[in-house]
Amino acid sequence: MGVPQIEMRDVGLSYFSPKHETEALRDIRLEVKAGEFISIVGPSGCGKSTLLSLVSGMLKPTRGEVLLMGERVNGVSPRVGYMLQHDHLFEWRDVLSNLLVGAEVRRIDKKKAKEKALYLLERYGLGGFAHHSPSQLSGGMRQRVALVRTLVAEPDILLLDEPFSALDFQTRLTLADDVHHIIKEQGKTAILVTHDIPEAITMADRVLVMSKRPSTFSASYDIVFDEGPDLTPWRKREAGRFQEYFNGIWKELDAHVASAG
Ligand SMILES: Nc1ncnc2c1ncn2[C@@H]1O[C@H](COP(=O)(O)OP(=O)(O)OP(=O)(O)O)[C@@H](O)[C@H]1O
Repeated sequence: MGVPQIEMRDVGLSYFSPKHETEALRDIRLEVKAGEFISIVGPSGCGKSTLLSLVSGMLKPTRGEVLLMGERVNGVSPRVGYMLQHDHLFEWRDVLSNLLVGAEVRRIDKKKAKEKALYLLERYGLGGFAHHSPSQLSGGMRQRVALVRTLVAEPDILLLDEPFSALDFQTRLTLADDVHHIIKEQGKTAILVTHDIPEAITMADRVLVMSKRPSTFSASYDIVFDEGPDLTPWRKREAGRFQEYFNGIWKELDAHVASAG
């Protein structure tokens, strides 16, 4: 087996204040292969976003180490891109110019970035919107633009921190299909954090459940459907084993929430 794209070796993270230590994560062990899509679910406040910050290099582990492609993470990594709950598009810039912000900041070749941005807009059904302002787009379109903006920077790894949670249910379902398609087609490695168990199951190749704080992984589910690997997230909701996965993950999560109460 090759080197994992993401590896966490016995990672722990504590937040310190003058009087307090909050131990968020303990003994986190994780290996994610290139091109794999994993989802993480867990009780509120267990440390899911913290874990993503460790992978991106925004936080340094208190214990253990985080590696990307076998190299120890040491500061914010350009190999990692984020997709968040809010799109953070600049309203005073048009869509195309929003997509080039990263290139400007990182001083990437602007012409190349523009070509890539226009290609991705076209490829993912946004070709006619390059010169629209974000306020002219629907919530789902804005999130697709946000994903394209991340892709322009050509990261290997995408971290999705509840990217659908501000949207209405129908938009969520459609966007989940779109985002899944884009990430798989682009061959990116992805970690999705969500509170939505069906979303976790239908987007990912593997679902990891976290315990309450100090949090660690308490269960892992490989998601395989008899209907084949090419089902869209939407179709997976109707697939034979969906309910079985749902029940298992729900029970596991419920045990943590009950023991927290
Ligand atoms: N900067 C910080 N300083 C101190 N404590 C923090 C800080 N950031 C997070 N925490 C604490 O660490 C724990 C984990 O927070 P985190 O945001 O990673 O959890 P989460 O699982 O993503 O939460 P949610 O499910 O609510 O989105 C929480 O108890 C939180 O209060």
